[in-house]
Amino acid sequence: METIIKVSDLVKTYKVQRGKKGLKGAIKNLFSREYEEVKAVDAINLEINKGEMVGYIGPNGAGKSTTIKMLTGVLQPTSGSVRVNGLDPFRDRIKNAFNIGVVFGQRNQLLWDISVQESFDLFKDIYEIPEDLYQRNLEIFDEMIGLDDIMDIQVRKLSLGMKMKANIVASLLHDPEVVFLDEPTIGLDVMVKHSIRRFLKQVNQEKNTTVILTTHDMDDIEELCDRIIIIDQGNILYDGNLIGLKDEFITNSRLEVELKEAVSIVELFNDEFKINKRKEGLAWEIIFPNRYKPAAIITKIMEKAEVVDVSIEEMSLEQMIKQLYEDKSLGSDN
Ligand SMILES: Nc1ncnc2c1ncn2[C@@H]1O[C@H](COP(=O)(O)OP(=O)(O)OP(=O)(O)O)[C@@H](O)[C@H]1O
Repeated sequence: METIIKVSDLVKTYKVQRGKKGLKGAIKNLFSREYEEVKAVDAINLEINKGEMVGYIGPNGAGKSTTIKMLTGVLQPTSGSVRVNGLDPFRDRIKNAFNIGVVFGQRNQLLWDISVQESFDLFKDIYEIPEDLYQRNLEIFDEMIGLDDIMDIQVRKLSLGMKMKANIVASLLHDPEVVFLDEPTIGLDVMVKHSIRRFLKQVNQEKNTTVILTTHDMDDIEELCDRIIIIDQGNILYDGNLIGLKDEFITNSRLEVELKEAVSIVELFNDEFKINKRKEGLAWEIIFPNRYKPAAIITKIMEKAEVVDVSIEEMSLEQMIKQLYEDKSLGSDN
């Protein structure tokens, strides 16, 4: 299979100014500036094949946008390397732009005051799309999702769903190898979500376009993505298919114990157990295969520490991902 995106040890660190508060602080800030580093993407590795449809998901602030910005050449990596279709997206920004399509969330990329048709024509000029390819693509996309209702309308007058449709179609007119979509169905009603998903699937299948999408909508993932990559705090927590994720987590249970004193329980368990530290060792999260009995686990812990509280939960996919988003439970130890 042909690799289209290769990311190696990719890091992005932002320097954020740490301001002192209050009037005194404000005066001090004038003279000395203290900077703090935020590692938004922390040495990630990825390989994506041509034609894959990948969901890139994670909680707010996980590092999704930062990754996408490096893949699209908007941001320069702090270290590591990115190749998209053989190009360095930042250094070869212009060339790269011809290979990719981008739809960033609800940010409209079409001009407000002209019609969709005129906007598309503009894209045709910018991307130097040959007339026959342009016409053919308009026909194909019209067949797939219907363009009649938007073509003559001024962009500012489009509904949210129509605007999303217009932006996605615009991003695909030059037959990009890869398209990056940030929350392509956010805020849309069920019917429109459905038609956008069906459209993306068709484009992916018929044109073999690689699709990378970020979303908070689990239905986008279930319906569209062969592969999901979960990122949190700049690290990849999971990279695989949905079935694998379900297998891994639905066959597992989750237990949380609170201890009277901070004691490590890690060494009590073998590596089938995922043990995550909470509250500096006063609480622990234990993710374990269902064949183990929670009572036996708790008994084991009680031999070492005084347990003050216990909660047990079987996780569904939805809960698991929610959990992952809420308290960064998986694979992190803080
Ligand atoms: N321009 C910036 N300057 C400083 N810090 C930034 C900047 N952009 C992002 N960050 C920080 O980097 C981290 C990752 O942010 P990023 O926007 O990539 O996350 P995200 O997963 O896209 O989140 P969301 O789902 O909210 O869009 C966060 O801690 C964020 O505060």
